[in-house]
Amino acid sequence: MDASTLWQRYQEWLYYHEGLGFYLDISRMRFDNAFVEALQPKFEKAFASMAELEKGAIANPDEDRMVGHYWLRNPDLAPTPELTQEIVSSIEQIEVFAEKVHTGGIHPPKAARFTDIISIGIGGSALGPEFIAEALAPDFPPLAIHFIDNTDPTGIDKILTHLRNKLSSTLVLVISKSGGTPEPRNGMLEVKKAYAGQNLDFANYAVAITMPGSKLDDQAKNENWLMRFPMYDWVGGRTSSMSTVGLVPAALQGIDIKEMLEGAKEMDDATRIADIKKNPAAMLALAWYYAGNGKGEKDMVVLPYKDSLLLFSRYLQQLVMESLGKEKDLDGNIVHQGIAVYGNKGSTDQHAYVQQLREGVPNFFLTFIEVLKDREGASPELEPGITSGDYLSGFLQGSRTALYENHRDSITVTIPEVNPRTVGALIALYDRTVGYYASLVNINAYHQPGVEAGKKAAAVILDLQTKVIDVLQSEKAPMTLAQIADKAGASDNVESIYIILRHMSANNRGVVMQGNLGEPNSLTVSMG
Ligand SMILES: O=P(O)(O)OC[C@H]1O[C@](O)(CO)[C@@H](O)[C@@H]1O
Repeated sequence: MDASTLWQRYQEWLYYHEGLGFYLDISRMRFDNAFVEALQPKFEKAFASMAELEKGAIANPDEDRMVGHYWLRNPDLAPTPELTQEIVSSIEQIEVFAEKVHTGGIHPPKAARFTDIISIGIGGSALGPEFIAEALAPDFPPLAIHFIDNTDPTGIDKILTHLRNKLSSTLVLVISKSGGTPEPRNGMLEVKKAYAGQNLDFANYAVAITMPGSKLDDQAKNENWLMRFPMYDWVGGRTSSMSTVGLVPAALQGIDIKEMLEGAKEMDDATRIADIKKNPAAMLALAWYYAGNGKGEKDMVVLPYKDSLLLFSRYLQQLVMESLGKEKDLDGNIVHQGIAVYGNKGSTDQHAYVQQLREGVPNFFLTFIEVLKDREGASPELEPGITSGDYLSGFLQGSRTALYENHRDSITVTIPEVNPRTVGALIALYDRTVGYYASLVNINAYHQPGVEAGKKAAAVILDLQTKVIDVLQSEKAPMTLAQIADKAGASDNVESIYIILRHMSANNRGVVMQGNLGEPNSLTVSMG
């Protein structure tokens, strides 16, 4: 296409939302009108299912759950007055709590104010809060947040060491929808021990964000923790940023949660319109479908040209891949769906993997995220008429053009600035796009059976470790791996036993391995 035809196409497909100052450009995806027409029936179905979902249909059939994240930003949409009231009052509860923490109305026993937060959670209970903190926390927040989002002992130590002189003024958020995920449980237990080690009563510092009646909720209730916030069964972890999961940490950091909810609501309104060209989420879903042929044949590279949006691609990675990466469609056919997502930020990544994007395997499409406002206040000119922000903008445009000329398609999302409203809107845009795309390819976007399988397999290994320890403790003489496996009733699992023992031995857990470490069959093992 020549420049003037492309300019026509740009204008024909440009979406603009006045209230949000938001633009979407899908002109650099090479679909034609016939493709749009062919997808129209699938879109009609997608719009109809989305309307049902918003009315409270069991849109997650495997787990027999409603899918209600849209109600969080427009409680009047909730299917019952009780739910509406519950959402409204939990937002009020969050605001009151944050205000009291900020003003010292709620304070730790040995200090006038809380100064820091340790937020413990994983997956959807970490990625949203992390993204929001990175994007929106003020430079000098009322409370500084630190995340434990894994069961890595070194990661936990790093946070605890950093805060060792501040634990007495550090609030702990334990975030787990199910309240039974091992990683946050472990983090919580270790942090609790650290508080006990400083003679601090953990209950005075701890806040639980979880489903009422979960293990975590019971513990928080029995131990009389400082506060408990409810998480709902009808909100999935990866769409929970606008629930207590995302709002409690955000409010504590001084982020305007009402604005975030408002931005999301405006985007939700815009993405409810049953007309592809007037609906930015439908346009995005169309572009994704085109890029990957409805089968995820191309990866999605997300490149925000703004440091504060760095974690958006990691956040989207869970949202998109946990939602769309499915073995079976809704009719039970094996389909192996999904779209792989990766990215960091521009222009930084232009000096990393963009070389391959330009010239290497053409197995991706790009999403550029452009932020119009460079910074607060004026920028110095680095050359006559040119600022650092002009460079950033020029690099984005340059990459978009160079890639397109080399037959690499891209989408460009433009927001006026990074603020609570636009971040809320971005989150809402992708929530909806994932929902539409799932409908186009006929899958359930709201369950995660693959993750459950991984969790079960890990539990089997930990169970095996307990058996192996029993065997080693009851048998004093050194044994081969095969003998241990036999006695543990796991003869078909020698390899797992070897890996367990090697890990224990490396951590001075009393396991003594003798023999040639490079030849596992030569080893004998005993408890020292
Ligand atoms: O909030 P929870 O229940 O601890 O779960 C954490 C994460 O684990 C998953 O269930 C599976 O990875 C995610 O969907 C979820 O965000």
